[in-house]
Amino acid sequence: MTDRPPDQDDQATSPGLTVPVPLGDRSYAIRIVSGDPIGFGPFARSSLDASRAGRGCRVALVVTDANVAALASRHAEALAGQGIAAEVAAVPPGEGSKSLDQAAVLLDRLIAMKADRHAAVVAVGGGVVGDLAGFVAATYARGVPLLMAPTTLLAQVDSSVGGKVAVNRPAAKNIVGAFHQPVGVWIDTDSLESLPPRELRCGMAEVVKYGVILDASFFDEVERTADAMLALEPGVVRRVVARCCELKAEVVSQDEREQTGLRAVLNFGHTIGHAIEAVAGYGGPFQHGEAVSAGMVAEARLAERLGWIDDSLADRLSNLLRLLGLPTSAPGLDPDALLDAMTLDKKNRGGRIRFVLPRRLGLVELTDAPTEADLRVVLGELTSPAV
Ligand SMILES: NC(=O)c1ccc[n+]([C@@H]2O[C@H](COP(=O)([O-])OP(=O)(O)OC[C@H]3O[C@@H](n4cnc5c(N)ncnc54)[C@H](O)[C@@H]3O)[C@@H](O)[C@H]2O)c1
Ligand SMILES: O=C(O)C(=O)C[C@@H](O)[C@H](O)[C@H](O)COP(=O)(O)O
Ligand SMILES: [Zn+2]
Repeated sequence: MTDRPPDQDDQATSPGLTVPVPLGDRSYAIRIVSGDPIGFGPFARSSLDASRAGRGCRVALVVTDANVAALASRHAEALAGQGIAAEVAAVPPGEGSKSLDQAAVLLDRLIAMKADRHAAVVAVGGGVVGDLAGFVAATYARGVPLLMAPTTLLAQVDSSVGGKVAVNRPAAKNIVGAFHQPVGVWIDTDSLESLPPRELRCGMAEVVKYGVILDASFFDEVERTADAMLALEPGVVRRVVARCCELKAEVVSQDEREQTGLRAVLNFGHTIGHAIEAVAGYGGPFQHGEAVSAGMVAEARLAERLGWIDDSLADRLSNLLRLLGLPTSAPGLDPDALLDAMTLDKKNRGGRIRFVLPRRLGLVELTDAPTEADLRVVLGELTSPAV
């Protein structure tokens, strides 16, 4: 799916890799480079021109957060070089900004700019900025073009791709949102150099997820290259980012709106993970990647209780996550509150909570088979005080 196999990327000649996301008239490219600060401008222009609404775009709102604002200003300059007048809006960093209040601030900014339907919203930041800016792009004037320039590992391997955009409500994660595909995704892995180590580890949780749900040999590779990833070896990072994007693009192109059950595989670890985030509080002790890490282990244990897998898979998963410095439990959280939060999961059907559980490494299935008793045992283990 890439223009070159990810392990043979042609940094010397025509730097970087391109992963296509085939979606008919909403198709777009994910461009993965390492250290190409001026490439964003031409990429933005050509991505906008390739989309019906973005053609001839002259105005943009660059959404970012205070930690990446300097980088976002460079993106605004690159847009100016393409004849696109860009204003920068920085929201406070953190999950708390994925709110209707922050969305309203950004929507009002677009109104103040007298932005029309061909104005672009450009997200420069992590998943919080991408989901929030995407929600604004999906709703302003019923939809304007969106460009993603993800700057965290998590956003580069997952949230910038696929068009899920949303804000949170206190009781439920991502409960107000839309499907709104970007017109292009620009990934410069050099932006990860300033990322705090904790945030890098959060991204690794979603990387590990791809191995469990879709690709056992990729899981092996992540085990082998964990240290190189944490050390940000550029070739390894580009290859891992490209493989994750390829896997996600393949799923999204077949089930864009999570209607057939296929896209739901990307939600492994998230039924419990999202409950952890809501119960612990957004911007609290669990970042999204950390909640997903603990959620994946708990959901693998749930599959074990159903007799779908033996304990070797959950043990191997848990060892890898620990090696990556990620949590595998959520001590002290209230199991009843977690159970209650799960009743609001978007995968639920007919009042039953549904989970994505492993059948084996590389294969998962959407199911409502776990009983409340199964779930209570697993939640008990998840929340029991650390020994
Ligand atoms: N839409 C999707 O498909 C999807 C997929 C996965 C996750 N998500 C969402 O993504 C969010 C989590 O994203 P995240 O982990 O990127 O968190 P984040 O956006 O909060 O970023 C983490 C922290 O890193 C900082 N940061 C970002 N880039 C930086 C850089 N280059 N250098 C230094 N600091 C930088 C941010 O300011 C923030 O403090 C959650 O809300 C989650 O629900 C969405
Ligand atoms: O893109 C998807 O589909 C995913 O499920 C990716 C997840 O990593 C991501 O956290 C997503 O935002 C969860 O979506 P939700 O529908 O469960 O809110
Ligand atoms: Zn996620």
